[in-house]
Amino acid sequence: MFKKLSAPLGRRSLSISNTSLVSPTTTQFTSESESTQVPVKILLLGSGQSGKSTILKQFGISDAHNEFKGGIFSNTVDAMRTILEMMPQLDIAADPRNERYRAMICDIPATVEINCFPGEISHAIKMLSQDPGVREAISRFSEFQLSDSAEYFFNSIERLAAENYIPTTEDILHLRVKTIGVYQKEVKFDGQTLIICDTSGERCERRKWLHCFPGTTAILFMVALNDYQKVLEEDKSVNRMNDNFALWHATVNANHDSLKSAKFILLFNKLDLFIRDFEVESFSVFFPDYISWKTSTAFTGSNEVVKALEFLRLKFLGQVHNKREVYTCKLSATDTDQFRGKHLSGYQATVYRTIFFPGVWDAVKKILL
Ligand SMILES: Nc1nc2c(ncn2[C@@H]2O[C@H](COP(=O)(O)OP(=O)(O)OP(=O)(O)O)[C@@H](O)[C@H]2O)c(=O)[nH]1
Ligand SMILES: [Mg+2]
Repeated sequence: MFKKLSAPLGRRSLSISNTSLVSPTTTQFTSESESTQVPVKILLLGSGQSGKSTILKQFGISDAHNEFKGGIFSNTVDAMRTILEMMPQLDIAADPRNERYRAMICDIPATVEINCFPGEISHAIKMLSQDPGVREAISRFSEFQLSDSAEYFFNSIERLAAENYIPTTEDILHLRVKTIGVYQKEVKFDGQTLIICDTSGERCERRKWLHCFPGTTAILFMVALNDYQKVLEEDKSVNRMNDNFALWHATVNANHDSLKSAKFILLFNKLDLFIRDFEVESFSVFFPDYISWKTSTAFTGSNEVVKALEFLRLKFLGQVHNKREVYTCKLSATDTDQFRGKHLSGYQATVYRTIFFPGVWDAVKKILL
């Protein structure tokens, strides 16, 4: 998978082609000549929408929250338009009384950046988000490409539409902007300089990852836990969890010189959505061996979700065919407390060469610094 394409680019010459939401003004840049420490370089890898850029935001968001308004409004309108456009294909109709709201949202061109939220648009979204047909379409999210943040923004619509609205940190963490190319950011973390490289997880963009390998201290590999319910945006015939398995296998087993001493942190993300949607029946449709594993394992999880998480963790670790140390942790990247390791009880796993960390913050501190 990681064929050498050309001479690897130096860290300073990486192309930064992201219209990123993370403003460099929030970071404390340190030129290498000023710094006496060797910077720790963290590479964020994983498939599209696994949450890489969300984790990057957790390392520091610009104070200029108003700059995110347009993106948040556009995400909200785009999500509703996507649902409305899909409804005929799903054979679902909206309540005829909401027809004018449906027409209003569908008439907004997808390419338009929305910088203010006119009252009639926010009202239309509010009414539509309560429409039984729209609710049914949302519940069938696995049949089309719906943003994981759609419901969050619909539920916040009145707050978003308020005249004095200023995006909160949580709003910004829910904002979705697809990464293109590689985005690099330097942050100070516990007195140590971290260089964090955010990449695009889209299939056609993954070959650019190779250029980021040199100098990597650790790879933070992200997997969205709810991916077993979805197909790839770029290839509807591929289940996203299967894509994750193949990608993880190729990455962790890559025999690449620059990654020889790199540590791997396998980060299971979107825990909130996994917990929200978890049903043994649908989970075991995708993982038929889950039921037999459950009855034969010595692992005693306190509930079904905990067991399923352990099952997934072991599945991913089973793909590691070298002597690499792999650290795992699970979280919702949109939850700042969880990122910092609060409210999640960690445990030391008994499985060979794995340690479970309660949060990314904790993992970075204990493993890398
Ligand atoms: N509910 C929830 N949403 C999340 C979580 N993590 C990320 N998201 C949302 O998922 C969407 C995709 O996250 P991104 O961080 O853009 O994903 P990415 O891996 O950078 O995707 P690419 O740039 O396309 O490779 C965003 O709308 C995030 O807000 C999570 O733990 N819970
Ligand atoms: Mg991204």
